Amino acid sequence: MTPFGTRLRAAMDARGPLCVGIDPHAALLSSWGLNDDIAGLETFSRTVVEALADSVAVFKPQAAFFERFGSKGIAVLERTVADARAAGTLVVMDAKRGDIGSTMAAYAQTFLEPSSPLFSDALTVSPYLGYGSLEPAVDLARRSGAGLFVLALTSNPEGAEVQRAVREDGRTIGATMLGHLARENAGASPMGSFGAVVGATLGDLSSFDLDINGPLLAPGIGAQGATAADLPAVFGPAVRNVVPNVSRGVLKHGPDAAALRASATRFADEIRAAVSA
Ligand SMILES: O=C(O)c1cc(=O)[nH]c(=O)n1[C@@H]1O[C@H](COP(=O)(O)O)[C@@H](O)[C@H]1O
Repeated sequence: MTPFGTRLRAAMDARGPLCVGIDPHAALLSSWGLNDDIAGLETFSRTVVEALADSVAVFKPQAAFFERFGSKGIAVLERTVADARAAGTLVVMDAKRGDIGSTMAAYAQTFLEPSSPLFSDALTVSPYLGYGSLEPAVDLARRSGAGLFVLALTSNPEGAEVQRAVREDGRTIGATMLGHLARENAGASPMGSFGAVVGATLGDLSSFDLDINGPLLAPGIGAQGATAADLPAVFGPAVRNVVPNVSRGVLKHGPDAAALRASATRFADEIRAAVSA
């Protein structure tokens, strides 16, 4: 399979960089007039995919909202991934996995092995058992043409206590993760497959080297308070590699498909205007 970074760049060029999160919160199911059960989950996910699969570059299903229904919820997640991919939209599975290397290999098989029912174009992973513990996922992603998004500077205020902590060499933990990713992506063109998660909520990040030659997944626009207009000030020249994620900000406009599409188009237009300014 063509490497994820190449496929993502092509999708961003063709459709713009917006990633819509598929986060079936109980409160959203309720506001859509759906029950908080498997049938509601299924209708919610199918509606989002059908409404947006031909216009957005990336979907990011949040696994927790499916896992809370047990095996039936995971079956809906499998179908959501398959439907989105069949419709030509890239899928970043937001499962934030991270464990010792030998267990990480099993997580990697779950999400990054092409024959797996949950195979996704990319997976969010946590490096906080040590970046090296992610090696089995990096290796399998390289072999299968998938990608990773590594939590570097997360959008939530609590993340700073870990990610801004300063190591003995004077670098922060977050900057260290960005450095690892820059090495993974060295020499890749048009960009590498190993991305960082960097919140759009964080203000000026010019003290960090965001030039990792890979994508920067930027959650925080909409419900968490950031706006598309913030992106250039937060990311500087790296803004052209930013994949902004919006979940509740779009999803709250359902269940009407036209309203979902109109909201995604508004965010996409605002992002295009901000990035090209
Ligand atoms: O990895 C993520 O996607 C993620 C990282 C992060 O730092 N902050 C963050 O909000 N997210 C996810 O991005 C989505 C944001 O959702 P909204 O706040 O509703 O747009 C949720 O699925 C979060 O789990």
